Amino acid sequence: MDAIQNEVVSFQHVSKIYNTGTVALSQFHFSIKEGEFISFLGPSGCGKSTALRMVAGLGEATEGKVKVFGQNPKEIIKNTNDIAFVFQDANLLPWRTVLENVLLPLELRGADKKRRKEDAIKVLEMVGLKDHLKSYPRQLSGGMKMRVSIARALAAKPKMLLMDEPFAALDEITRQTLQTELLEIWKRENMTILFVTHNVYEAVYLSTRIAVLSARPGRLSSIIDVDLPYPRERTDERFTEYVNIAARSLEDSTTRRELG
Ligand SMILES: Nc1ncnc2c1ncn2[C@@H]1O[C@H](COP(=O)(O)OP(=O)(O)OP(=O)(O)O)[C@@H](O)[C@H]1O
Repeated sequence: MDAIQNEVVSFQHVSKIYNTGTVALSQFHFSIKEGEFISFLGPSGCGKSTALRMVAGLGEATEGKVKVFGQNPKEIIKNTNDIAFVFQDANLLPWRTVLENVLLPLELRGADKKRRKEDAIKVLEMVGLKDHLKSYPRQLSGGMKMRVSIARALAAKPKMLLMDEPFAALDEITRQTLQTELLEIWKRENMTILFVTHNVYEAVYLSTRIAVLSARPGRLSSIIDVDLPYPRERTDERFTEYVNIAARSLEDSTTRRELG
């Protein structure tokens, strides 16, 4: 057994070269423990999504290994509900109501009918949408659609949530509200979250640790332990200090690539 106790994800010297020849990740080595909120922070195109997708069993490493709960991610996805994915686009089915969208993954898993409706309503309550069960996606704002997408991911009670820039398309106020709500859910549900962003404020507000990736090929450039209590205060002096540290790390990771 090479798995460290309560290690949820491990990237073991992972490289990824797409068949176009693009080196998206190079010797990426990093692990995530149960209950952490990890952000991958890096410039556009540095391989953040590539790394996240591998955790969801989407795409193989060219070199090295990705393990989730000590196993091949594809096996975990196939056999359990332990991992759920939230994308930047809410990806809702327009012909299904809010409730029906959230029910979809539960139907596909074949859960008991009465139970799955109860579970879906519970998560929709959790994201503040219990008055919109019968609405259609076209009747919702961008923030509400993202809440549905988060509820759909939570419905199957995953142990780990993978989020690829989920708030990038939202206005600043909605983004901040959803960040706060996400943290409440993370705490309450005892989940592990892996979050991709290129926004330093978002990374500092949310994360227990930030993994900064350098520009292509994506390498682990630095790790920032954000030692601030939750809920975090965006105007706090120490918050600003961490934002500066993260911004500097991001800048360094880009400069290093230019020099190299
Ligand atoms: N399926 C693919 N085939 C070929 N190249 C790809 C594929 N997917 C991603 N890439 C390339 O790999 C590199 C890393 O992409 P990736 O989407 O992982 O980066 P990212 O850091 O998430 O970027 P962004 O912040 O812009 O979303 C990019 O140069 C991208 O063009």
